[in-house]
Parts: sequence; structure tokens; C-alpha cells
Amino acid sequence: MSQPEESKRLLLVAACALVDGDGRVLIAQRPEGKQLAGMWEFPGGKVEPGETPEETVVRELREELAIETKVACLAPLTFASHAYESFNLLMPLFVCRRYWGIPQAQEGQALKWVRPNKLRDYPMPPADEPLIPFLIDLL
Ligand SMILES: Nc1nc2c([nH]c(=O)n2[C@H]2C[C@H](O)[C@@H](COP(=O)(O)OP(=O)(O)OP(=O)(O)O)O2)c(=O)[nH]1
Repeated sequence: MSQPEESKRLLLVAACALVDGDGRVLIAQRPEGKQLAGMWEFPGGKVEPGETPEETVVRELREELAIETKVACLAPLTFASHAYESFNLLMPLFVCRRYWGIPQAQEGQALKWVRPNKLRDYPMPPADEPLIPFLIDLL
């Protein structure tokens, strides 16, 4: 049964558009068995207690993609706010153009570098759709 509106929790997730030298952004496919499986998303994850969203992105890029970056290399672009059935998502989206290493999927997820105007060819979580025009404008 879905939760009543007023008891839905607010989930803070920090995500990152990693940009390469050609102005393409990296998306990752959510693995089978997870919520929203098969959808293409921006790397990131839940902000853990005591973390800033920027620290979350640095950690998640290391865990998911084995690349290193720094808080100072993250620029805020926009945010997603979406009411999912069981929680309300608030997701700042950062842009990162400076990082060390070559992204390699650490959790079996498929990865793709995509031009922002092609992002609509990939099914993304509903929260992500409003983010696409900001990336098209930027890149
Ligand atoms: N990383 C990321 N998450 C997104 C995007 N769009 C979107 O709706 N989400 C949602 C999916 C999840 O409910 C939540 C991210 O949680 P997560 O990836 O850390 O955690 P998860 O559900 O995979 O579960 P777990 O790793 O904690 O087991 O945010 C996106 O572009 N990137």
C-alpha cells in the first residue's frame, strides 16, 4: 500500500554529470534487481549522514566508476525534485569536467557517453527528464 502523502520521507541523493572533452556526459544503467532497473541515470547516490552532497559525489564516483575527483572540481548545475510513490526525491546535479582515471563500471552497470541532445533516447528515471534541457544549454 502506498504511504499517505504526509508521511513520505525526503530522500537526498547527489548526482553528477561527468563531461568528457567532446561534451558528452556519462550515464550508467541501473542493474537488475534494483528499483528503476534498466533505467539510465547519472552516477551518484544517497547522501550519508555527515556528508555534504559534494563529498557524496566524490565518494560515489570512486565507488561506482573508480575515478578520482575533488569537491572543488564540482559545479552545481540544477536539481531534480520528484515525488516517487514511497519517497520524495531531492537530487542536486553537479557537473564535473576534471577527474582522474578512466571510468570503469565497478558494479556491473553498463556505461555510455552520450551527447545531451541524445539523452532522450535512453530511458531515464522520471526525476531526470527535467534535467536534460539544462545539460543541452550548458554543453
Ligand atoms: N544516482 C542516481 N539516482 C537517481 C537518479 N535519478 C533518480 O531518480 N535516482 C534515484 C534512484 C534511487 O531511488 C535513488 C538513488 O539511490 P542509490 O542509487 O544510492 O541507491 P539504490 O536505490 O541503488 O540502493 P542502494 O545502493 O542503497 O542499495 O535516487 C540519477 O540520475 N542518479
